[in-house]
Amino acid sequence: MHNVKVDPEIKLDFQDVLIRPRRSKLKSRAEVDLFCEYNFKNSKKTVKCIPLVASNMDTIGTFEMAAALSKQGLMTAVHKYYSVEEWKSFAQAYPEALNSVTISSGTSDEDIKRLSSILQEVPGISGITLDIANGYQDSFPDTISRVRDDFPNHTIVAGNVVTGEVVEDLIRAGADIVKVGLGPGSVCITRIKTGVGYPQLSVVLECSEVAHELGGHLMADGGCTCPGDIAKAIGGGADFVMMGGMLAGHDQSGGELRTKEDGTKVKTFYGMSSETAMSKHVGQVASYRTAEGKSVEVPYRGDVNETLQDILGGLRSTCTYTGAPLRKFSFFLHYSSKYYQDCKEDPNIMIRARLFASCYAD
Ligand SMILES: NC(=O)C1=CN([C@@H]2O[C@H](COP(=O)(O)OP(=O)(O)OC[C@H]3O[C@@H](n4cnc5c(N)ncnc54)[C@H](O)[C@@H]3O)[C@@H](O)[C@H]2O)C=CC1
Ligand SMILES: O=c1[nH]c(=O)c2[nH+]cn([C@@H]3O[C@H](COP(=O)(O)O)[C@@H](O)[C@H]3O)c2[nH]1
Ligand SMILES: [K+]
Repeated sequence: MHNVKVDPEIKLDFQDVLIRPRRSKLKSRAEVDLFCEYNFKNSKKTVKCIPLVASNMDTIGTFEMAAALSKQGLMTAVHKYYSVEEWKSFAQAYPEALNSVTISSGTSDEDIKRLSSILQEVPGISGITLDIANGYQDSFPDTISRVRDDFPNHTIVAGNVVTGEVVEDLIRAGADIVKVGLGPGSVCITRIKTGVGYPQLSVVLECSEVAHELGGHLMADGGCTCPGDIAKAIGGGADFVMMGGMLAGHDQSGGELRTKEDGTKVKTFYGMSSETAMSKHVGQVASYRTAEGKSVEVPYRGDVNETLQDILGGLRSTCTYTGAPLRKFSFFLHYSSKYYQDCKEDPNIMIRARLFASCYAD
């Protein structure tokens, strides 16, 4: 018997809400301190940082990005394609940056072997990001437990998932921070190729509650297109926000730089499940699968430090409008101009939008 259930609750994305302003004692944006302190449940580490994280995509989580971001107090999930030798020279050149990086890994035996050998050679790396496209894989908690046993003092980020019950599984298995997001990314096509996904602000609202109840932390991954989206993710309960596209196209980003015929410069940026990424790292797209990411060209944007100033300036300003430090504002207005406009034009869209909210079969 095929029993379909539809969750009728409306789910929210960043563009469906605005943050409500409130009285503030702050006289200037300069008074706002964006550094936050965290005590991690399983690694027992205490960390003070600005809770923004460069994504572990090979065009974003580069050593160059890590060096630039660490200077400003931000974090980098370094991608999984650097060798032991490359890690050793990075550690020698930027020893202070090791505090603000995690090393990424998948879950295959080969991935874990590589992870272990790098951590053996460069023990100062502060954390590990265990990242798979589908964090619902049955064996994922076991892999996390294994890595936790081997590295009791490293902060472990694990993902991606989008629902509370699995957030709980991953934290109980040994993760400190659960990374959430399925298909919201700027170069994601997972929702198109598979029909699976979950609106990202609702993911954050629902999953942060579960994580925090257990003493764990949450990282919102994907879908932030501007500083305001980051503010909304943090306001919704995310302890950390991971950025891909917002950091693409800079000197510190990977990807090929190209000058177009009209003289403008562009850099390539692609999903880690795109044909480009698979050809680069695996040699080809395996016959049983399809790409779940796309490849784009983004305008070349120079030094990432200017973009960081824009992002951090926006967040400081959020704090002054809401009279609250980072992570302490949480009054959203659900207005969704796009959603209601659509509804006016077509009453059926209202129903379809509700159906979209969440649908599962058993
Ligand atoms: N947040 C999101 O919505 C999504 C994120 N992604 C990102 O893209 C990355 C790559 O995703 P996936 O390619 O789905 O792999 P994955 O990292 O989830 O890997 C799953 C398993 O398949 C293996 N594998 C991957 N590509 C293969 C290939 N071409 N041939 C044979 N085996 C292969 C891997 O070694 C691994 O054991 C993820 O790690 C994630 O960072 C991908 C899709 C969705
Ligand atoms: O469906 C996907 N196919 C892909 O090929 C892919 N590559 C990256 N990612 C995810 O997107 C996040 C970055 O998102 P933004 O660019 O929106 O910041 C990243 O941090 C990932 O979680 C992918 N998702
Ligand atoms: K990722």
